[in-house]
Amino acid sequence: MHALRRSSGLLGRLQHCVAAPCLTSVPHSELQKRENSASANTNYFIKEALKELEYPQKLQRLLLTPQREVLVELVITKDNGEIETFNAYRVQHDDSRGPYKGGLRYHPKVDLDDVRSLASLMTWKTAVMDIPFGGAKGGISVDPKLLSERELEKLTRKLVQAIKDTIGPQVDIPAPDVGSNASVMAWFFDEYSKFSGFSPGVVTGKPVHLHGSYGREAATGRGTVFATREMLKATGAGHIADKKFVIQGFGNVGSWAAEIFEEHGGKVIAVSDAFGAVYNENGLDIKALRRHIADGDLLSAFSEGEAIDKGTILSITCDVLVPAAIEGVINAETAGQVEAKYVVEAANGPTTPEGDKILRERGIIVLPDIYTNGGGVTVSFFEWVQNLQNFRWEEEEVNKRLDRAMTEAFAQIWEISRQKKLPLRTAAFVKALQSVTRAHLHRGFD
Ligand SMILES: NC(=O)C1=CN([C@@H]2O[C@H](COP(=O)(O)OP(=O)(O)OC[C@H]3O[C@@H](n4cnc5c(N)ncnc54)[C@H](O)[C@@H]3O)[C@@H](O)[C@H]2O)C=CC1
Ligand SMILES: O=C(O)CCC(=O)C(=O)O
Repeated sequence: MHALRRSSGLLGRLQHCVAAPCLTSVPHSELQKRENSASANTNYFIKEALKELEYPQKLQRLLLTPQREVLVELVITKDNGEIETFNAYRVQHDDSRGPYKGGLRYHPKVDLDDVRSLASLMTWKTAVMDIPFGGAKGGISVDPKLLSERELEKLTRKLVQAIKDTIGPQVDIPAPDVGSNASVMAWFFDEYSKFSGFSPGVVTGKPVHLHGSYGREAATGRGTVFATREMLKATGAGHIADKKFVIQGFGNVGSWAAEIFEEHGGKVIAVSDAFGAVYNENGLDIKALRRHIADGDLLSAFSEGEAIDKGTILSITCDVLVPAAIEGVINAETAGQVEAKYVVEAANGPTTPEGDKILRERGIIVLPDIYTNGGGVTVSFFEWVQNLQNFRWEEEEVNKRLDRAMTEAFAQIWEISRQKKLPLRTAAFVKALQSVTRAHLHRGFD
């Protein structure tokens, strides 16, 4: 912000705002009380970075507050003829840098607070990655495993009918997240196109044969590997090739990250999912494990590894621990058990403020979510660009551009971290806050 003030004086537009003192740190006991609120956790991290920037209070409020929250009730007739209702949400956090962008989560625990937190993370992620989007997130409170494919399709089409006036290729562009996938995106695109004409750019993460992009499915995992490579290099720890990895979550992000770590010569010694965990100290054969899961078998039944308690996954000794599942898993209770040198946050919000503090005190370096998993939305941006151009890029081109984006974003975060002596998370938020603030001030408020 000091740079901004010097270069343009745009903050003058906010002169009616009384310059605020730095936000004070939230006391330890408060952190523990708030551990269950995802949005409070996200706001805590943002406020840590705001302390470095000394923005006026009103500007801080603008940056923290979502611009629009949509709550709808979806009703479907199930295959057995019964009626069922579901709560659905779309939170649009900030569009100062471009159309709102962010995934759709289908999970029984989705609620407004969750979606609010995830929408905010998207704003900072798109800014960290320097792609011209804002931040949003959506979700339906549903266990997709309990619905038939036909029911899931109906539910997705109902969601589009309910929110179609608040989304669009130049307004808000959803994508897959936990529990949703390319098929869900295909239904979404089809339903939206019934109202607005052919609109592949309304969602990303579509099937490749239906205006999707090569490389999007693997992009978040691949980006995680590029991010890890840069971090290991910068910290003098060497290469992926001689490192041991443990991964929590073996869905889209976790399984692709595992496969690509393995391709780079890394040893993935343990992985878990919602049902179990498997361990092999010599490294799991990830391609074989993915085939095993694709056949519908349990992770823990993989014969080339030892089934272990999934509750122990975070405490396995390794070089790099990759949470790639859900929020809040590294917290006041578990952070002390982590036996890794690095935590690479492929999931959104896997570490609570209390957990983060404990890792920091123990000298464990954390690569933050708003950078680490930014490969997904980066390739979503590439997909959107291809849709607007009615043109397809080769996978090699997509992956090369992804690599460049991850490398450049890391270099900038690393530089801020070094110059200001900040943890990587705070440095990433500083970079993102500066970029979003600059956009707001240049666009104006009236
Ligand atoms: N799909 C994407 O492109 C992106 C996803 N993310 C984030 O990455 C994380 C994972 O997302 P996806 O892989 O897409 O979801 P997914 O639905 O494909 O997979 C989630 C995985 O986590 C596992 N899981 C759930 N609860 C667990 C628990 N308690 N312990 C261990 N494993 C558990 C599930 O069994 C599954 O293997 C989420 O935080 C998501 O927001 C972030 C950026 C983009
Ligand atoms: O690909 C996208 O647009 C967003 C993916 C997402 O939801 C995320 O990065 O958390």
